[in-house]
Amino acid sequence: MAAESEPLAGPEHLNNSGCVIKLSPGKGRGVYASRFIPRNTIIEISPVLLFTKDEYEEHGKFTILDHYTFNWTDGRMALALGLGSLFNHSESPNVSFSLDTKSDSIRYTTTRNVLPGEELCIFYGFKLWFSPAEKTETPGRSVSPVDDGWGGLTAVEDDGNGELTNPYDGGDSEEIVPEDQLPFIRFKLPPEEEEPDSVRTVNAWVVDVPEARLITTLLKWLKQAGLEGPELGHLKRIRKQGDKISLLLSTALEPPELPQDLNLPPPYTLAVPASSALTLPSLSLKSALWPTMYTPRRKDEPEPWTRGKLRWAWNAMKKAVDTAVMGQSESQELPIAAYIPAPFGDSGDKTSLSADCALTFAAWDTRKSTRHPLRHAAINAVRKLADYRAFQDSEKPTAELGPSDAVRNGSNYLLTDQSIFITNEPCIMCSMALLHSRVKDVFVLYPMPRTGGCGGCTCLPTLKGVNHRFGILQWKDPSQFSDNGLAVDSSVDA
Ligand SMILES: C[S@@+](CC[C@H](N)C(=O)[O-])C[C@H]1O[C@@H](n2cnc3c(N)ncnc32)[C@H](O)[C@@H]1O
Repeated sequence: MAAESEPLAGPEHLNNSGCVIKLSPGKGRGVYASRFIPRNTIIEISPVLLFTKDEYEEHGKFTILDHYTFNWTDGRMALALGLGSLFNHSESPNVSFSLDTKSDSIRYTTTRNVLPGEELCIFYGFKLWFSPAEKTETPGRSVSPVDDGWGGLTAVEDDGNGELTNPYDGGDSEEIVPEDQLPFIRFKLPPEEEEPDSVRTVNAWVVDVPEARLITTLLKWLKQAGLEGPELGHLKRIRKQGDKISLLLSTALEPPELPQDLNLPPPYTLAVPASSALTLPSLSLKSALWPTMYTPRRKDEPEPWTRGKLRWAWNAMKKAVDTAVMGQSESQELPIAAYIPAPFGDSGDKTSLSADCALTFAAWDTRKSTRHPLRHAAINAVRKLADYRAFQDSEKPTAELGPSDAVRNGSNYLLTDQSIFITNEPCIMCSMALLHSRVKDVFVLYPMPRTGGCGGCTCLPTLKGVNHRFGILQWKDPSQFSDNGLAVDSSVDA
């Protein structure tokens, strides 16, 4: 730490977040905190220089730049200017980063409180091209007094798999894999009952629109405000009742900020159907609450799995296993972890640092180290995602908000359309947390017959009264991920 790092000769480089460059034992130069830096501080925004793939293949990779460049989102290679190229790698990073393709820059943010003299490190990924210096350069999370206690890496990228080979590597990514050859069993939830008193509803914000001519402007605004997410895709946006026109806004806890120049009345909440209608009787029941989409077959048809998607799922489960192993070896925690990958198709094909770091969250169980009964892996992961997005929300100037900024109106803290991979079936508490998070599906490696809330001792998404359902996929052969000593006693609340 501070005592081991040496200042560089010459004038000190000090940015306005208090970062300085010093020599880091065994790593060359590194970025250090010269003063206390609170968690969630943007410590650096580095512009990048972009190289075409050809420039890089023909020239760049034969130079020192090879140590500093990484994949940009569009296939080009990027070199971070400013301090960006000097952050060293750590398995327990205290800094996460996100790529901003609009301004061609990278934003570095602390993931926990950082003490004066600590090195600021990011996580490069699992495939390193150098042999990492000892792990103690950043204080181990088990001994750090400033550990945030949520367990694991705030942002990990979607690349390597350690020594294990993904069985779905290579081949035709589009090839459909037959159901009986999938590595997991998909549990079929019983069909939803659609009686008048069992229509599941969610509370949504609605505004009455005084003049029909405002609708076009409002629909455009919905798009810009990021309120067009999939969450309300099963409902129509506009309801006409006689002369009264109402617009569905969002299911966030807080009402969205409506455009002020339109003189709209204040929004109010209304219970609207939580899913589309599968039958005609259900369509009329649901549409009485709010105009609902009719999807007679689609919902029951299992989604086909391609080889490419299986590759994604296998990598994600491997990441959950790696995280659990790390939690156990670094912090002597129960070997249980959860991983939320970027949704399939968003991750692209990458080899190194990537924009998706901002979209993937891994956490291990921390109830032992924190002596906190609620810090289970699944809840830790859900919380990391929500914290991260809430932070993004508060940091972004209004002028920079775009269609992807659903967070602004508070809906993006959910896991809608995202999957979570968990080494052990989540307990009832965690299953409920996942339900509240609106996760799309839950992949489980080890079932927990006595405590599990996803089919083990009960199955939360099938209970009457819950307002969301998620898919449950149980891995057939946990030993695929090697003999890692993960399985815990099935009485533990995973
Ligand atoms: C992006 S540069 C980081 C800044 C670099 N230390 C310097 O002095 O320019 C990446 C290089 O730093 C070194 N490095 C980064 N993290 C390291 C670690 N944990 N252990 C050893 N070397 C590391 C490796 O040589 C790697 O190729």
